[in-house]
Amino acid sequence: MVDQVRLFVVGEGKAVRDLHRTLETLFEEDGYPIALVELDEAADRHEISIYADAEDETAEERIRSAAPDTEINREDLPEIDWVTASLQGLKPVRAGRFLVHGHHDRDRLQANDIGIEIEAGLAFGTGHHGTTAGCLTVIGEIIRRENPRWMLDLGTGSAVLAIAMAKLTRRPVLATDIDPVAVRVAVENARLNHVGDLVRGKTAVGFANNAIAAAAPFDLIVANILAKPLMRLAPEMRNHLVPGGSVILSGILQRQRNAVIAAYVAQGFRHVRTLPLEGWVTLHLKR
Ligand SMILES: C[S@@+](CC[C@H](N)C(=O)[O-])C[C@H]1O[C@@H](n2cnc3c(N)ncnc32)[C@H](O)[C@@H]1O
Repeated sequence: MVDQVRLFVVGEGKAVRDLHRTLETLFEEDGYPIALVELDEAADRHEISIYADAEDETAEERIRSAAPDTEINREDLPEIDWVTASLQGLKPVRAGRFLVHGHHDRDRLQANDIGIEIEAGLAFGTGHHGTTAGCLTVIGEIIRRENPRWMLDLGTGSAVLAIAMAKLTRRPVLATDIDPVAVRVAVENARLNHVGDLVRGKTAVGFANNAIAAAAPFDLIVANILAKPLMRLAPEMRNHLVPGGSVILSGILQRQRNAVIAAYVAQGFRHVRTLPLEGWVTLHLKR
């Protein structure tokens, strides 16, 4: 049975990167995975793949509307595990001092790198997404300046950000996710990265778990979810943060930036920095 199709196009240079951003926006509501893979570094040639539901008859048309002169290829993917399929063989990602890599790239670590080993799996967060890379970069900067003691990674996915915070500070990090499968993966990844004693996983929707109330207030909260839930969570972010504490927010499109900042300013936050990456922004705000 075919339940998913890979629709893919090939392009070069700025044009293909712009098209990738356009398609991410176009398919944002569908939640389809979209991968940008380098085919030829010298020629700056990339392939964009969209993993769409097989019964979605509009997906190809929508790609055509964004790229009328580009050949669209189609591959049926019977019963495929898309996460594994789309991420296998991807290169390690560098963000600040962190190098997020798979098992096979352990030997790429250099002297000053902080390695985070994550295999493609059931939870989001291999570092290949601009939001994860943005959070990792800002985490490095804040931890250097602010020396946080109590930290929360809300929407932890693979635990990539919780592992980064634990490795840099050697202090406890609470890692929560709405998805119990992600929490299981998060705990396992923390153990593989030798911070299993520091990273505690809990299933929670937003702040709704007693473990969060018990660990609060935090000095640093990182939340890479989406703009709308982040705006809804602004009052609780404030209530769970020490005065002078920091939040790092991502999963926000460039055009949603001002609305998210406004929601947090209304709760007494101050905007410190915006880091744009691949059409997404990562925000640093302080209470
Ligand atoms: C974009 S992924 C981020 C994963 C990882 N933190 C990273 O930066 O790569 C968002 C994660 O947040 C979780 N999530 C979404 N809404 C949430 C909510 N309201 N409360 C807790 N977790 C949530 C999702 O299940 C998913 O694992």
